[in-house]
Amino acid sequence: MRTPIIAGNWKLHMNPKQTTEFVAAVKDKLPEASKVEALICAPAVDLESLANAAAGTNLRVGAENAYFEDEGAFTGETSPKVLKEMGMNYCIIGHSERRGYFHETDEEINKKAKALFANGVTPIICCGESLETREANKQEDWVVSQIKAALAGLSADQVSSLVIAYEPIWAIGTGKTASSDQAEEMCKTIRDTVKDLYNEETAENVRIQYGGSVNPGNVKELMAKPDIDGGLVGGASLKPDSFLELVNYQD
Ligand SMILES: O=C(CO)COP(=O)(O)O
Repeated sequence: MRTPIIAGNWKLHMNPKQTTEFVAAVKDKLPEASKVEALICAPAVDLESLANAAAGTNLRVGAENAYFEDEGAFTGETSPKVLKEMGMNYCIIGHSERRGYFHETDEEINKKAKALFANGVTPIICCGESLETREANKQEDWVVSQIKAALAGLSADQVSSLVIAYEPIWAIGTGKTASSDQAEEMCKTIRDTVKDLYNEETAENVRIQYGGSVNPGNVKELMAKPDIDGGLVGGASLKPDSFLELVNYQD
């Protein structure tokens, strides 16, 4: 059985003080980690506060990006080794905003996945098509190619343990959610791709999130789909009440 994973991606929001206050507001109302993993991925400048506030609670913690080298002359980058030292459980890589605004390539995302594994941090690998690609009905080819590139050279055990987030770009921050059927269709395609690349067991183990305007009103319907194991949530993860409604969607 795959444990559902609902993650907030705070993007470039929140400061260390707000981070501490947020965790204080949610920490006693989180689900058991064996029932639903509740995760916050925060900006690098907030991670120390996040780790300190979340210690001893059911909240899992993560970063929004990392570099593929542990150290060196790479001004402005974040070390995966230090993320591990700080207690990070997860790190998002390949978010469409990083691919779009910061020109990250599939090859870099693959290197980042390997660097995170080398340090014992679990990657959340994002994929998803633009509106233009969907309108041309090329979304499956697009996403399958992103997944193949991101997973290149990873072992079946590694892929079993990681998280893939399907986030159609046209549904991010737009209030326009993919229908639960559209989301399920692509998450199933991703699982089938993992099965083709690896084996049935790996495909059954890998957890696949949907992201794009997930909110307390649509989370239940999305989570009811057989191939959707979680949500990667931007805007609706920024307020404690809304985050709690999301992670406690089963209640
Ligand atoms: O990009 C997202 C999460 O990574 C989705 O953002 P929204 O939930 O704000 O649409």
